[in-house]
Amino acid sequence: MTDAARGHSTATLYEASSSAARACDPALRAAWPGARVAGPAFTVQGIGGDNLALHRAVAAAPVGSVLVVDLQGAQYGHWGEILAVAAQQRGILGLVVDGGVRDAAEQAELDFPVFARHVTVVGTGKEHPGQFDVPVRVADVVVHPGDLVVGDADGVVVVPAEAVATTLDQSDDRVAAERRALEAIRSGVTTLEYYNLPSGSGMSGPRT
Ligand SMILES: O=C([O-])CC(=O)C(=O)O
Ligand SMILES: [Mg+2]
Repeated sequence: MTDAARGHSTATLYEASSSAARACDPALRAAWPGARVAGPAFTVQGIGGDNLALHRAVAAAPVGSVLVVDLQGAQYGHWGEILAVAAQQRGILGLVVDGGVRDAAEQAELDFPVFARHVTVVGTGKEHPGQFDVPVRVADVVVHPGDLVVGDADGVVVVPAEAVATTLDQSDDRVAAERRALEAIRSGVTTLEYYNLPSGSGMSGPRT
């Protein structure tokens, strides 16, 4: 499947998007090193400490979507290996959850990308059905159904659906510009020279 963010990193998308992209609170991290996800959000509003909404969401979300779940940052293991296998079975690309998960090592082994506020073993109730396809607030960012959600080693970035095409083109341009900068830096140009930055108080410059 092609990468919905054209392979761009969260940092590139955020920097290139001229403020359309939103950065989640950095407390929301990859649950295992190397996790990356990019795809349209399937939003889930649940209640912290209960994961029935997640079991239902795995059965309901469209193929190629990313589950984006508000569980109010609750410190429970709302999601683990069983749900990850079930999600892969349904073609769901990954999970972004403002709450806790467990089975981090097993999900790394499965290559199922998970971004969460906590990793914790504590189990949950299974009573509250939750709501789907509604705007949710996840780690300080309001996510609407269909927004582009991207997670990688630097965190999670959300690009509103209407800004995705422009942001991806801007990101292509930024990567090209950074490639030119890296070429110059590798040939010995300093970053101060390349970006035309002031070299400071004169302490390191020639004395007159
Ligand atoms: O308790 C649950 O439903 C979550 C869980 O452990 C798993 O998905 O492995
Ligand atoms: Mg389990």
